[in-house]
Amino acid sequence: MDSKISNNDIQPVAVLGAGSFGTAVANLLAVNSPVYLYARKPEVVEEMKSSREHNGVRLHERITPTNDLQMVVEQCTTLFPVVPSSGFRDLIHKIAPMLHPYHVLIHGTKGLDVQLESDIPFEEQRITKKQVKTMSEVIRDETVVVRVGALAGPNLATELAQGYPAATVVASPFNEVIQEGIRLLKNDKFQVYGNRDIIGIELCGVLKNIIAIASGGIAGMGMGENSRGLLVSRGMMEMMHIGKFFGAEPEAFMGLAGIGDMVTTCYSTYSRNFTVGNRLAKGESLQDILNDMEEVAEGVNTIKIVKKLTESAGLRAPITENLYRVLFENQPVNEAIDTLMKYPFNIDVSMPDRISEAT
Ligand SMILES: NC(=O)C1=CN([C@@H]2O[C@H](COP(=O)(O)OP(=O)(O)OC[C@H]3O[C@@H](n4cnc5c(N)ncnc54)[C@H](O)[C@@H]3O)[C@@H](O)[C@H]2O)C=CC1
Ligand SMILES: O=C(CO)COP(=O)(O)O
Repeated sequence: MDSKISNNDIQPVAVLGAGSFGTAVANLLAVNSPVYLYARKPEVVEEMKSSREHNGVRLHERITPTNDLQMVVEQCTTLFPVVPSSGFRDLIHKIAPMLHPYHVLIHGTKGLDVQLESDIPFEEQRITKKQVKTMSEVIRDETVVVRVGALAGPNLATELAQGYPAATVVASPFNEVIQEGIRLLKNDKFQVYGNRDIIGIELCGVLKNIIAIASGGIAGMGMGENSRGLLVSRGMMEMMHIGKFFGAEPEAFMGLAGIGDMVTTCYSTYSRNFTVGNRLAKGESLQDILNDMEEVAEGVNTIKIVKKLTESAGLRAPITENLYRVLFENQPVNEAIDTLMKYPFNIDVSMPDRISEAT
């Protein structure tokens, strides 16, 4: 059994998942509260306890590493699940019997969940929107928790670890969840904005990863900044178009979690998604890149899901479709760019209710 935080302390909070971002979120939370940082592997917990570091990042003294999920869920009312989307439903399913309606869950995962309806391989299936869920929808599916929130914004874990000023968005339909996120996360170097459009904010974080892979590709081909400006603006229209299909409001994409995170991720070599595109453009295979990346690049899986979904829904998503061919059908990056340059639609920006015309 792991040690508990003393009852004399103020109410502890928990981060579930000790990857790069989970660790960064735990360090932010620890400025204001005692924090449990849950890792599933006992040896990782032991290493964190003895070195007081994780993956080269110093752990705040108020962080208690643990792999006792039951204890964490009993001790904390507010939990921050921050695991990759591929493990998210499993984790939530595991804690579901321990959760009560008084819990608050604010996740930081920038990926989608897809539930297949048969054993046919993913590649051969048609998928519909009802099979694709954001992480807040997974929490609502699997648990009795109602007060759900999402954390998204330009939050590269490497830069957070360096203590540079930054900000995030806490999104939830419930004002009390937003206020809880602000109370727990805000400090002198970290600003927190609220947004009621949780689906919109989740989709900003999810979809910008696609554009970040494309941006890494353009940088890797050495095609200059005009082409990147073109990609970022057309990419934003594509994100808004797909977002609208999910029920997101267009305004979400104009804020910190939308354009803010898009700029950060599309221009930073710290971004794993940017790095995937960059290395592909320089001639490496996707398999080789993924084999030697220790951290998750969610965009790779997101492209697969979004391409399938837009195809079956008849939505236009030219950047996603062409990137899919580069990643999974060995199309050279320069051919994808040629195709996009000949794309026939040429409306710049239309009114929000007519966004589909501009993609
Ligand atoms: N790293 C970053 O700069 C940012 C990452 N994110 C998002 O946060 C999520 C997590 O990313 P990272 O922490 O960077 O990933 P990572 O690849 O650094 O680490 C993932 C961690 O999750 C753990 N994990 C996976 N499945 C689990 C499960 N079922 N139960 C418990 N632990 C599990 C792994 O053991 C690993 O420690 C992703 O969706 C990512 O897009 C969001 C903002 C910034
Ligand atoms: O979402 C991020 C920064 O806000 C992190 O992006 P990557 O997952 O591409 O590293």
